[in-house]
Amino acid sequence: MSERVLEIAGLVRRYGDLTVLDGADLTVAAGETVALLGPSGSGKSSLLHVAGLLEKPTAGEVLIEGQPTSALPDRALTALRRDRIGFVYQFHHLLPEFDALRNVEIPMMAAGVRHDEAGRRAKALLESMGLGERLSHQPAQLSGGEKQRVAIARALANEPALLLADEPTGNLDQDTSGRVFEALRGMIAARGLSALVATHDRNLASRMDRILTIKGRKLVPA
Ligand SMILES: Nc1ncnc2c1ncn2[C@@H]1O[C@H](COP(=O)(O)OP(=O)(O)OP(=O)(O)O)[C@@H](O)[C@H]1O
Repeated sequence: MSERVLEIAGLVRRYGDLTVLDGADLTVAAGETVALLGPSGSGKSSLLHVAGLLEKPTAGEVLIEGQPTSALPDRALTALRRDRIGFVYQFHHLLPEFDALRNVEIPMMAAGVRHDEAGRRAKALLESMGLGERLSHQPAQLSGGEKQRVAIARALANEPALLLADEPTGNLDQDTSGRVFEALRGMIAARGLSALVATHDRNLASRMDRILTIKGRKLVPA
């Protein structure tokens, strides 16, 4: 495995006339956690979407575990995203008709994991997020913090190398936010994952290895 789990080189992202990122560079090493701090509208989500292969950059290259992605066909991008990258959003985006266990099983089954194995792994992940008593609860029956914990378990379902999180606790009150953030950090550390986490919260950001911000459309130390 490459020492550089994520590498972004010369990234440009434009929306029409608006240039959000222009020559942004970033390297995240294996096991390193990086916070992306910055005000609303500075381009954090745009950067995460490009890093997570959800959007194509206007120019520049994104490498995942050393593999350049700009020339990959959509099918290969989808497989890389599914197998190597976990994504946590500000809003949980759980499927409302399924219980917590099923929500975590689904990405594994999409990756071809057998149902019994997916069930075993999903249960273990939810237990390690403190949700052992909530396996058969549907999202509507869970608190905001619990829903976000399920979303974190789901992001880790396929044992990604890289976790990307966009304001993962932005929708929670301060106490819950701190606890969910610590749970997320614990999972990242236990698995030796690399992580890039966007947040408005300097206190949460300070718990990561490194803090970057977007200035002059580039990434710079905060
Ligand atoms: N699909 C799009 N089309 C046009 N403009 C966009 C699009 N996505 C983002 N933008 C613009 O790009 C800029 C950066 O947006 P982005 O969502 O990346 O910022 P952010 O730092 O993540 O903000 P927030 O913290 O509010 O999520 C904003 O001015 C936004 O309006």
